[in-house]
Amino acid sequence: MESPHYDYYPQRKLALVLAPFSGGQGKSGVEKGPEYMLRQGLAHEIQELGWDVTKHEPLKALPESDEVQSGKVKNANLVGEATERIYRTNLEALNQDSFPLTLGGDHSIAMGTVSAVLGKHPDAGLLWIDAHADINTLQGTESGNLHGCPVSFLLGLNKEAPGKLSWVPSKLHPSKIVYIGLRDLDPPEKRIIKELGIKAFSMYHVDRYGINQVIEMALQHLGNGPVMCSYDVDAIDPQYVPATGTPVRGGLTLREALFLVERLAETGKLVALDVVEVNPQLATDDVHVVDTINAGCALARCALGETLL
Ligand SMILES: NC(=[NH2+])NCCC[C@H](N)C(=O)O
Ligand SMILES: [Mn+2]
Ligand SMILES: [Mn+2]
Repeated sequence: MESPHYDYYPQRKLALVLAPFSGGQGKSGVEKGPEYMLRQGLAHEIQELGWDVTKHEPLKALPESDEVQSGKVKNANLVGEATERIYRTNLEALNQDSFPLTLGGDHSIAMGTVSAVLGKHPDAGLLWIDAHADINTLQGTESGNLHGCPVSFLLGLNKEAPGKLSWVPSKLHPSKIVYIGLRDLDPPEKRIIKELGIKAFSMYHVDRYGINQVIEMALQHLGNGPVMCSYDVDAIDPQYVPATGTPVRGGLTLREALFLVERLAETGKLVALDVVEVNPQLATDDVHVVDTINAGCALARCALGETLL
């Protein structure tokens, strides 16, 4: 195993972007994710790994927004405002050669984080690790929750974005995203993935080929350029990560989950990471909180070189 090197961050600067946001779905508590992960000592742990850490809070004083209910989607203006702020903070970090580590918050925030990476690195590949594809369109969404839609916005699948969501640039090409961990897709999502020929490794593929082969195939598909990882903790089996809004049984083991980011770290090509959908309020006991927060923090540490020798 190669010792940790980050091709895009020779100075090892890291922007810790706190995104305590819950407007992309209906369950409160997911906005507490960043706070819990910080209380666990994550910032310090990352410093111990040799990173120079600066904290950013783009969602401070987010105004109560006036929602225009357009079609089925909820909180379009709020999600638009929050994601644009996250976008600006992340792009600024990237322009200062800092690795953006964004702690969610629900997965709608990836409209901001991914757009920033593609603004800086137009050739970047995106690894989306999730039980869900989050590729619902405004037409297709059943729930109206925007955390189920960020990929459709990034790909430009919605002709008219409602309200403040219109800022999202469609810079992602379907050949530049790979999914790992899928097991709960809505029927229209399956159709889109097939039609656009998007590379998707479901839990079936993880069982069939093993996690090692799956990540190799994913990396090969994305090519040799920079890679961003948007990690929804519900990709991991609820046995390890119970405190999340939309848990689905039959997920990654904790080791498989960590292995994915360890391998990404080893490539030296990782440019940004999101850790989203940690909802400490949904735990039924303290052990559930601890397990979930520990898993979220471990993902970040492993992606940042902890387990490389
Ligand atoms: N980021 C997530 N946890 N997304 C879950 C999405 C669930 C469902 N497909 C929906 O659109 O509502
Ligand atoms: Mn999910
Ligand atoms: Mn997700």
